[in-house]
Amino acid sequence: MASTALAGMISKVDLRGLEPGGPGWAEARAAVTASMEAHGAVLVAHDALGAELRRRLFERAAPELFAIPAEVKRSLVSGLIHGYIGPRPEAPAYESARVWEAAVDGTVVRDVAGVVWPHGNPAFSDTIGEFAQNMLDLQKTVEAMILEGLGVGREHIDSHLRSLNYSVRLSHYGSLAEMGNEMFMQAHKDCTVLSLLSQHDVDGLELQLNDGSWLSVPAEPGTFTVVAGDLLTVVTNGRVPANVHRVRTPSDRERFSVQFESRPRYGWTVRPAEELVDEEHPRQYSPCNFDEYVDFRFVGDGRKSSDPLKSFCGVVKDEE
Ligand SMILES: O=C(O)CCC(=O)C(=O)O
Ligand SMILES: [Fe+2]
Repeated sequence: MASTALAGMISKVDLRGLEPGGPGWAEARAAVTASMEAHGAVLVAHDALGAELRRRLFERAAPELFAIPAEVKRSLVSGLIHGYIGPRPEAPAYESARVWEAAVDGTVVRDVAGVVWPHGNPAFSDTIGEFAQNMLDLQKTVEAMILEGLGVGREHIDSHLRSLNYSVRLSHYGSLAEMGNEMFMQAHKDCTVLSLLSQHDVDGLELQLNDGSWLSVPAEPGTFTVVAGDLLTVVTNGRVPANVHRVRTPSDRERFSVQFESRPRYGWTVRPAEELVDEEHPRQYSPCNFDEYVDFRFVGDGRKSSDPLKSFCGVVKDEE
């Protein structure tokens, strides 16, 4: 197992060819868990997005999706393709679409393109389906590694994995001239459990480390950035912080990225794993209903809070 520390702080761990419990697994698990506990992020090397699939995803599927007429994109608010975010005054050339969702039972929906293209688009559906299937395996591996590394038992890891939904999110940013400002996306935490992110060609992703400094992640094929979202903080009883990250690039070229995200299933209530609550680690979060939290954070009073997760379900709320 190869594990190196980028900028002396965040680990990059090679997960290629590793099997649970096999050679190198324990070492990789320790490196992944330590980086997640310290920074809420780790970089992993993996072949889930090989050169040929990568080309199909970023040079065909993503440009085709963002090239559809604006009114069709705006209508993509429900169904298999949904969650479209269009240009806004603060990000005039940014678009993002969640293009697939399902797989609680590991199945992949392949007919996503029928929603957008009247006659379908088999190449698009196959590309998204293949990517999702590969990423599902990697995502489950990383998530199990983190929980196992923290001491959560197999039974609870399995029930946690069964409680998740997964989705693919494609994002497109115009050039610096079109965006108008090199801060393409402001610093934020994701509301996911875990996001695995890959940048195409143009760098820009920056992760905040636990000393407050920013680490710029190179856009390297074969490397995924694993970022903890708010809900992993709940599951781990605060042991894994949600990573703060942003996108900043002075590039004069358009930029594409893809994220494979895990979130609790609709209506699901997430609670800290029992193994992570004891005398030394008192309970930090009350049970958190995901949908209610998302409403609170993005539409409700949580918008005014510097720590919406804590305001919503923190056991101690008075330190803000
Ligand atoms: O495009 C990227 O590299 C990161 C995007 C991101 O952080 C997000 O969409 O939440
Ligand atoms: Fe993000």
